[in-house]
Amino acid sequence: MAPHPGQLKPGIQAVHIRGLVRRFGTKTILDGVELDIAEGEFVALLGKSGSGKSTFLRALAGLDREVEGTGILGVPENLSVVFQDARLLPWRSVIQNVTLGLPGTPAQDRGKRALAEVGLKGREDAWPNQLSGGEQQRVALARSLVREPALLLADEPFGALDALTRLKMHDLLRELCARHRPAVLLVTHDVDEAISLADRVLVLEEGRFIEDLRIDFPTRRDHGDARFAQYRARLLSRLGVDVPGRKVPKVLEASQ
Ligand SMILES: Nc1ncnc2c1ncn2[C@@H]1O[C@H](COP(=O)(O)OP(=O)(O)OP(=O)(O)O)[C@@H](O)[C@H]1O
Repeated sequence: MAPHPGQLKPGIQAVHIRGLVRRFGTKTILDGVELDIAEGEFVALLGKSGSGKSTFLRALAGLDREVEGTGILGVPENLSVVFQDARLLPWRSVIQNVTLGLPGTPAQDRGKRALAEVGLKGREDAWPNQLSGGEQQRVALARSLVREPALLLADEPFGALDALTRLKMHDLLRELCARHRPAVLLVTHDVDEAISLADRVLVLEEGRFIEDLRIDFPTRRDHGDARFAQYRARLLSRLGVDVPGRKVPKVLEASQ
């Protein structure tokens, strides 16, 4: 019997989706999407602007009540969502933002530990407007992870950050995921970000995944390494465009 929402094969799957459809008026944005994500697996989702990435993430997050059919067969109830903007409550302190809705006194300890993990030890009593954009995103990550989610959904979480801060956030997210092992679905425009972080990279086009690429590195993921360049070339060609502002290296121009 097919599993129902919230009923997942233990120890195997975090996400189980078959035939997910979403239409807006006469436009079909998701056209029978299929996806499995294993527990602890990190999946990145690329696609042109308007291809439906956020629509897909919102459907998984349970933020879209109008998703048609029974496509979402299994998604853990214990999931967290991180958006491009940190969405902190400005009238609550950093620790209050992190622990909001968590019961009891241990919440304070858990919140403090989570803040220490994201490098914000000592900033518990600061107000959100006293933090930089990168620091606010760290708080958003702490707020998500303190709930020990089985699934972390992230919609361009680093899209508004400068390049250097973004690289630091990649290291942080990699470290946090290695420690907490949530399944992750990361929506991004950044091909290098996807290759740097994910176990698999999907490309969404015309309502379906046209690519499901397993990223496999024997050692560190070095942006300059030949394997990284091969993954980048493949994904850029599946996207059908060069990512704005990014120059395709000569070696790839030859191979495309
Ligand atoms: N509530 C809505 N009503 C009508 N159309 C919508 C709605 N939400 C999204 N759309 C349309 O669905 C399509 C997919 O939007 P979505 O935001 O999922 O794309 P995306 O891939 O995340 O884009 P981007 O990369 O630019 O953020 C777009 O054409 C958008 O205009």
